[in-house]
Amino acid sequence: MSNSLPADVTVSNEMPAHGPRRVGYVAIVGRPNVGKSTLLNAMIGAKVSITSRKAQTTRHRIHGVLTTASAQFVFVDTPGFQTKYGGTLNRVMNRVVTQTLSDIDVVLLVCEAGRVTPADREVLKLLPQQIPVLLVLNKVDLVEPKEKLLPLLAEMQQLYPFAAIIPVSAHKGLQLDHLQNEIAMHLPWGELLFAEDDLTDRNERFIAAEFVREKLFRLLGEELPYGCTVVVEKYELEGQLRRIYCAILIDKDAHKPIILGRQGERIKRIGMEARQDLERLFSGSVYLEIFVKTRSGWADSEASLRQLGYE
Ligand SMILES: Nc1nc2c(ncn2[C@@H]2O[C@H](COP(=O)(O)OP(=O)(O)OP(=O)(O)O)[C@@H](O)[C@H]2O)c(=O)[nH]1
Repeated sequence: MSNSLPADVTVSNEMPAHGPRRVGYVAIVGRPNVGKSTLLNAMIGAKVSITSRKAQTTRHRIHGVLTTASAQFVFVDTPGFQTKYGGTLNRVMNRVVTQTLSDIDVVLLVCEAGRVTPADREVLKLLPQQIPVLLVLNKVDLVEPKEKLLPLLAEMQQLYPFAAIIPVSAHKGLQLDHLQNEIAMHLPWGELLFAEDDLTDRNERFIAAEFVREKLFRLLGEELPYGCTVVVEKYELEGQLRRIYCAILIDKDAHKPIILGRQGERIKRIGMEARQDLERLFSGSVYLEIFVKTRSGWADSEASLRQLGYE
């Protein structure tokens, strides 16, 4: 699958097409629900990270790769900061954020244009001083009139020496070409880190778990039990057919009926919608089976978290 930008978007007009390129790692940070996953998806033009209305849906580091005629952006999508729960899961997640920031070239701090909160200011404290930080004010489509942004821009400039402040709407695709140009300006010249058409460095197995997780979050919303996750137990390729066996892990048996729904209709719908998305992405048939399993206390055990890939 190609991630080429539309023809009217250029990243740098200093260099000829296919000459040396700007190449580097770009971290997307910010508190939950500001639109980090939506922004990543909008920029690379394919669905690799999950989005939902419920905060805290991204738990993994995901590298989405966008290669253009003049740059390669390797995006790192970090988990939102979580202050509500104090368990091991959240400690591990915050550690992942700080580790992620140690080997990247540019940080995008995403905030909501209409609502900068004390939690956003907390994130500022964790930013590495030596790396350029671009402030991305997302959801500008919700701010009317646009003059309302001015006091916020002035305030944010006082709070941190941002390399640039760029208002965007990830949802409507506004100002994303401008954002890409700004990011590219801060990347070093170099050899490509990924092949031209790489969509993500995560394998299909991981994407399958993400898609099931997205449906789970969307269909359960506020009912979603804390500590619930999805793992792929078996993944088989038979010609063009993919056979995928997933487990939804829950903390308590009592949560099972919530996931299954009345006469199993909820889990059926999760499976059907995830399968359709996967078939579209892979352009092939998918057989998807989902089980619900109880794994007591997993969210509070660091060993289990490592086993599930949360580093
Ligand atoms: N109006 C509007 N809504 C947006 C925009 N970008 C994202 N959203 C919505 O904001 C919500 C959260 O978006 P996500 O991309 O899941 O946010 P996130 O920061 O990745 O969230 P976590 O994974 O919890 O850290 C979703 O309902 C999006 O549709 C935007 O530009 N405008």
